Amino acid sequence: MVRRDIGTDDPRVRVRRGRKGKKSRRRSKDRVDYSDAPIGQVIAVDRGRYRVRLGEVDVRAVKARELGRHAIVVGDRVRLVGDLSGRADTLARLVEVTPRSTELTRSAEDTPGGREKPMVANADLMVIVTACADPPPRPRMIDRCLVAAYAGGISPLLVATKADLAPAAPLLDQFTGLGLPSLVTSFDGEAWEGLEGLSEAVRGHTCVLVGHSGVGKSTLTNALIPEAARRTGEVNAVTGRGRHTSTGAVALELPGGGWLIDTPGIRSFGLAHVEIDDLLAAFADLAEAANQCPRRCSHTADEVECALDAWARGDARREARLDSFRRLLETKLSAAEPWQVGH
Ligand SMILES: Nc1nc2c(ncn2[C@@H]2O[C@H](COP(=O)(O)OP(=O)(O)OP(=O)(O)O)[C@@H](O)[C@H]2O)c(=O)[nH]1
Ligand SMILES: [Zn+2]
Repeated sequence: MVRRDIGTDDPRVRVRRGRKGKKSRRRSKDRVDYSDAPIGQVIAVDRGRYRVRLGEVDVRAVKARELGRHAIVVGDRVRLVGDLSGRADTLARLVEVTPRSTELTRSAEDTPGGREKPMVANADLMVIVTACADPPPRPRMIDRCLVAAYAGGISPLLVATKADLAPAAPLLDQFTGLGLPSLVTSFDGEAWEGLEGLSEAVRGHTCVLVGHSGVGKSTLTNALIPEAARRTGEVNAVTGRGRHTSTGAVALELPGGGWLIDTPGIRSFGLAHVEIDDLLAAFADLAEAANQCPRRCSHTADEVECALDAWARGDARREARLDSFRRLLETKLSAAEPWQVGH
């Protein structure tokens, strides 16, 4: 384990004090080079404290002042300096956030202040959990998650739980046009069905788990990660509070490798920043056909010259796909984003 001395008298960490009345800008030659600092993954965030998995240890860290207001979220890969032992009462410094491969934002409605904020970084699989019954499925919410996933370059996986209560087909049929991978599970209190398939599907991935209250997310999490069951109810080592009092995301390690990022208290993802082209890009066949569209075509159903209509006409599979794409497009266009008003 590399240990670095970053006591306050270490010349590398000195921050020049700004001159009074003048905004001082640090010259690049004064900037500290952190490219040798080891990279860990943020697994929990709470009130300015970060828990970072670094090799085999969990390190607690605070954000270096030079990062300013840069948001650091669960899943971020970050460079650390300072005491990296992970021992109790030690605190490392988080000095750099590496570029994110993907990013999910919390919707404005879920954020105090009404602005979308990044919430999960670097997830590659979105596990959308929905019950076949009790509570009834909410397809519009699933659509909203799908927009966030497709536009963000994250593969979606639909998991239909509680198949013992109602058949999954009526729910899954609504998504066939998208070619959305899906799995069906049920748990009668003792025995599982479909758990093995799910466990394989998530292995090795950085998964973000979403779904509204009561659909069975905790039940699935506890089955996939037996350790999580024991941890629930325990006091959070980062925050000193119960896990369920926090609405922040938390990453739990999957036994076969990979991470399951739970997003308690998050109702949906923000779509304000989503670009139509990013959504379209997730549908390679449609994106290609759309090259024939007039400039600035919105691709919606009321767009008379949209080339997608000609592409789909007379082909049931293509028509289903176009309908599904347009449903997601409408989801994006109609998403209530209060802060956008006036833009
Ligand atoms: N019949 C049936 N009940 C299930 C199944 N999976 C979970 N449940 C029950 O559904 C209820 C809700 O499950 P949870 O796992 O707590 O749901 P959750 O999504 O974590 O809910 P929140 O914590 O509120 O977000 C519990 O009583 C579970 O025992 C299932 O496959 N079949
Ligand atoms: Zn078009």
